[in-house]
Amino acid sequence: MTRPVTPLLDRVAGPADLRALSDGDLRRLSDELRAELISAVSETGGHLGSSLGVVELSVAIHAVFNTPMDKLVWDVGHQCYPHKILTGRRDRIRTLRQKDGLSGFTKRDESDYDPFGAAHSSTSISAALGFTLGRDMGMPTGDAIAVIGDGAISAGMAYEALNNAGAEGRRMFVILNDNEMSIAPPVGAMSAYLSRLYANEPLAKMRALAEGFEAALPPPMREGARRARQLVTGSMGGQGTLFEELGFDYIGPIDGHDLSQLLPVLRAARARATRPTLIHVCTVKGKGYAPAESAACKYHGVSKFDPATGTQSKSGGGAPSYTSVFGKALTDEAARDPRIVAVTAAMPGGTGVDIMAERFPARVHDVGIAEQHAVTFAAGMAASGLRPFCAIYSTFLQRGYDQVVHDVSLQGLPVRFAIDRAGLVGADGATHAGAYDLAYLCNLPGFTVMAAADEAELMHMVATAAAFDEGPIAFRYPRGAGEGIEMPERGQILEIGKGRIISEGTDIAILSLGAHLGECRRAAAELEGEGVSVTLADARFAKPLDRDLLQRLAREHRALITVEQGAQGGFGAMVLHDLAASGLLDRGLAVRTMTLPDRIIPQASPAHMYADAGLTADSIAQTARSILRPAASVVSLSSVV
Ligand SMILES: Cc1ncc(C[n+]2csc(CCOP(=O)(O)OP(=O)(O)O)c2C)c(N)n1
Ligand SMILES: CC(=O)[C@@H](O)[C@H](O)COP(=O)(O)O
Ligand SMILES: [Mg+2]
Repeated sequence: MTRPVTPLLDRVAGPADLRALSDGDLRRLSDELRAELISAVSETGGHLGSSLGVVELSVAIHAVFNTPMDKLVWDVGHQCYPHKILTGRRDRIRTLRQKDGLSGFTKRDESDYDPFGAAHSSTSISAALGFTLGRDMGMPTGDAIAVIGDGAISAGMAYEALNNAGAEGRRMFVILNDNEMSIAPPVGAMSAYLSRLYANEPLAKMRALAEGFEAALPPPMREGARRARQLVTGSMGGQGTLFEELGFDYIGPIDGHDLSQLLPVLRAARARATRPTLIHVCTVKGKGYAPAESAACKYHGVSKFDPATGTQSKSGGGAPSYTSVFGKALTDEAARDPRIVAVTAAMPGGTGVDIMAERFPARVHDVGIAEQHAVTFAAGMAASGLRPFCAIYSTFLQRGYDQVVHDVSLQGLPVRFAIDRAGLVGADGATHAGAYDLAYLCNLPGFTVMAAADEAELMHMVATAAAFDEGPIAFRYPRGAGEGIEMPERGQILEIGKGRIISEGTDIAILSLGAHLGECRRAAAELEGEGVSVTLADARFAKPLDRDLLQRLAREHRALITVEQGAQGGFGAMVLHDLAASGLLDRGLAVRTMTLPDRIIPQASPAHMYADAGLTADSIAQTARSILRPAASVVSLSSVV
């Protein structure tokens, strides 16, 4: 793979080197940085579009502010690749999102230039305000700069932070990176508002002029000038911006790719700001790379690609993704039942509800990055008699957990949760792991929790959820392709709380929940080859448990192993509670619950991550051996005394 020629970038070991360059060199450096970014991500895949959009912004921030003493907090952090290249990690940028490589998001333990980790959106202003308070109380920290996108600022948490920062009145910077894109085109009133701000160019120019004049005044006169400017812009129909009403100074909108605007504005803001200051920067997602700029998705998330053409490498062997199976099954159910509606939090494509939207656009609602609202919005729909499917990745549903408890579970409302990306997800790493939904849902009274073992099971679960009105119901399934099995024309409605026997044995029972059934099949085959007779069962339901099945497995076998793609405290815990309560542990039944371990599993391929987690066919078989032939699998005592 040819590498770009980057004479200026080669001289930048860190931001201090940036600050020694002329503005003209900084412009040339930005071009080199963009070329390096395209080259690197063409080899690794990742979040190219958003990173391309902040090349100049990254150069300008590090050139003007005294990072790492000044704390630069990227929101989501998926756009941090130029920042990582500029802050001493260029040599590792081609390890991005790989096992033992650089994280695809900012990470505190990766660099002093990453003062705060990210990946879940809309946290940057809160964190930056925290650093600001630390500075004001004498902690060794300089200014705080939050860079937040127009998508991320649609989340409630961002307003909580703006509200507090505006009231605190402490000097801090919020750079709003407005590229008029989320993952999909942005939605919501805020997005429309920002576009109006951007469109109101003459007013913006007049405001910028007035601000320049104000800034030149001695501090005591500035407040008066600011009020006068607000009166003037107000009389021209340009009320103070929302941000000014919240106590921020507002600067912008400015062109986020033009260093001749960015540098002086950031320098002036840094020199003069006395209050929270929001700088509205307009950028283009995918900027400077034609295949990205022209793509509808702006190359938000790409696999490896040919930099000459932008053509991405295909992944997967042809089996349909769980996401597409869900989207199609939901659309078919929606065609049969007009009460079915869908809600997504800014991820119509990622969740597959865009498939339904093609056919029933009025029944699919994208609420922006607003999982808390999405859940309670769906609860309201359910209370009205509709049948809402709330489609949210496992990890992002964490953001709406209190709404799940308070608005859905306690009221017993029949919201259907389609939980995609359950289990380990690969390159996005620990922040995106769908590790906890079994634990955080199975403890909720009245919740029904299912897990699909394959894509046919997923179809059955969609049909089951569509018909189920007895309370909240969730079904989970993993990222990526299914097993490539034959799928039914339509999913069958499952009997609630009933699992299924896959194969009968007599020695040991493996009770699988969800998509690890394939690994369990391979473990059972390995054990059968050693003369161990295995019963393999698919629980289908983590709640309510199939008590008849549990009792039968417990009575007819010497040992029971549960397997799930989730952290401790989920399915296995529920099984243990039940076995203990029914006295089935009193007769010496050996039980092992195989879950994700109680530690963070860093990014790698899902297969590597499950191996790291000890959740492979071999480890399942080894667990069985350790129960059935303890002597054979443990060093004998005589050899150690
Ligand atoms: C809480 C949460 N929900 C959803 C996501 C998935 N997500 C990642 S980036 C993104 C869009 C961000 O848009 P914006 O802030 O405008 O950044 P841009 O990609 O445009 O640079 C979304 C929805 C997330 N990271 N966190
Ligand atoms: C940055 C972010 O949070 C999303 O873009 C996420 O990476 C999407 O995950 P999938 O690639 O699994 O849809
Ligand atoms: Mg955006």
